[in-house]
Amino acid sequence: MLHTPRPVEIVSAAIGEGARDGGCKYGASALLAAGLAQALSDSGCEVGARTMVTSDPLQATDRMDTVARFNQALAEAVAPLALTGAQLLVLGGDHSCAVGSWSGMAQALRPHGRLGLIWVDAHLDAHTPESSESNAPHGMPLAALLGHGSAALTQLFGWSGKIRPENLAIIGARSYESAERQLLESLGVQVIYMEEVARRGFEDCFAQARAAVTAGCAGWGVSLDIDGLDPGDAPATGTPVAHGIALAEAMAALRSCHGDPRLVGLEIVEYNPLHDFGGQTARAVIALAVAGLGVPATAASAALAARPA
Ligand SMILES: NC(=[NH2+])NCCC[C@H](N)C(=O)O
Repeated sequence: MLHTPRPVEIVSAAIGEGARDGGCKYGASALLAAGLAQALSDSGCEVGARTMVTSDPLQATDRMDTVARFNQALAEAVAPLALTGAQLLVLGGDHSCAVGSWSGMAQALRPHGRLGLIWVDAHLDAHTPESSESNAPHGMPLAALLGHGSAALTQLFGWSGKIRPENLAIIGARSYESAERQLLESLGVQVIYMEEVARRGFEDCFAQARAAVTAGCAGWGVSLDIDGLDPGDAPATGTPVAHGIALAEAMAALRSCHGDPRLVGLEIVEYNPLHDFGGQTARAVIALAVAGLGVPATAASAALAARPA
């Protein structure tokens, strides 16, 4: 049966206050200026309206309040878009934006069931304000989505636990503190550390994670921190960590998601254009977005051929 590709809605999450190096606030605008939307439509997918949510420290009392207000606005923008049945592409922004992205998607799916999430990252991002040594909010989004940490992040839409531990898998971790590892272990979250990825290959790990997180879910998504990739393939990011996932392997895994009707969204974060001399990392991010959401050549030409003349 021929399947009609769903439109892709691009949501720009312009926040950098969650990171030490805030340049990723300009990540989404730089990616759009570098032709991301055009690359998606060239690959055969219908690109819908664009939404932009921007953090505003001038309206906030402090850094955490900036992040909380931003995520509330992002979640409120994402939830209705997810309800339209489009696939969402959220462009960060620092990784604290994941709270708003996935809270919004979880809220939209809630009447139908749970949300599964694959988190690709060099870090675990599972601190609470109490456990964090750096106090950086971009090291806290996973704890918040699991219902731990500041109520301003955990209680969006008046309920907490947007992701259940059994519906979450982290892949590529290689830089973390023991408190966040302990929290994840106590909750039983599956973490596939980078040593295992290096041994087995990313595609294999991704397939395993996908089967686990999507079991019994109404929908699922991928949150991809580009610092999960090898810095040789994606150097322009605030907290790079050596020996990461190869871009080509990440693209192959994302391509395997094509046509999955339960895939609700892809989020790509921590791209910092202020460090992207020559644009190598922008090209890598665009390639990842096209791999995950673009229409593979054969499906695109079949859809074209099936159109009435
Ligand atoms: N999304 C990121 N890049 N997170 C980096 C977090 C680094 C460190 N674990 C911290 O909490 O400060």
